[in-house]
Amino acid sequence: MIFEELELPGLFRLLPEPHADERGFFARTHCESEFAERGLVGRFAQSSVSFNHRRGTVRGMHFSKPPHAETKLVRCTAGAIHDAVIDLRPGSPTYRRSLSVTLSAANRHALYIPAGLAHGFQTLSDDTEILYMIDRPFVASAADGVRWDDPAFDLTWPEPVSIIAARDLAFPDWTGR
Ligand SMILES: Cc1cn([C@H]2C[C@H](O)[C@@H](COP(=O)(O)OP(=O)(O)O[C@H]3O[C@@H](C)C(=O)[C@@H](O)[C@H]3O)O2)c(=O)[nH]c1=O
Repeated sequence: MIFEELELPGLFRLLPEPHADERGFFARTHCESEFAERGLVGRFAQSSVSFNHRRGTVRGMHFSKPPHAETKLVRCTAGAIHDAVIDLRPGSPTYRRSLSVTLSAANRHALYIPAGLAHGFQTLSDDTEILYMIDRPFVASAADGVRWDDPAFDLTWPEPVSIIAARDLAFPDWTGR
């Protein structure tokens, strides 16, 4: 796997290194020791799939409050997404900055998202599927988020929003929390 550190410290894009032959290819998608060599979390307690019917669907921007803050490895296994994160780590040099990448079944990129970042995405095609690996068990009472259109952040979205959960629309403004 190729690890590319992005502009937010500790955020990595992972690219597969395919071993190709006439049948197709074989490529590693996760390796605990390769993560550990870089000081990254490489053990994941849960894996979950997110299926989305419609293009333009937004989920996010989610994070889990300490002591349940999650590290996530996210990939898109069907269709494509505009995947976005926001740095919510107090004291981080990139505090409040956002960053987005395209993850798709075709490019097979994954995003390693360290604890302390909010995460969300918009689907770029119908019938899109996202696969998560998360380093700790989900704790519903710790789940929190910031709004997709919160003016405290520099988020931009490529498409009109077609579907978004009522809960995601109701997150209060970040400023003043
Ligand atoms: C996230 C999550 C939800 N659930 C349950 C809670 C709820 O009843 C149902 C649907 O949950 P949600 O509406 O929160 O699903 P969703 O909005 O897709 O939540 C996800 O959004 C993206 C952006 C992330 O980054 C993920 O970590 C996760 O927060 O599934 C779990 O059992 N385990 C989990 O890990």
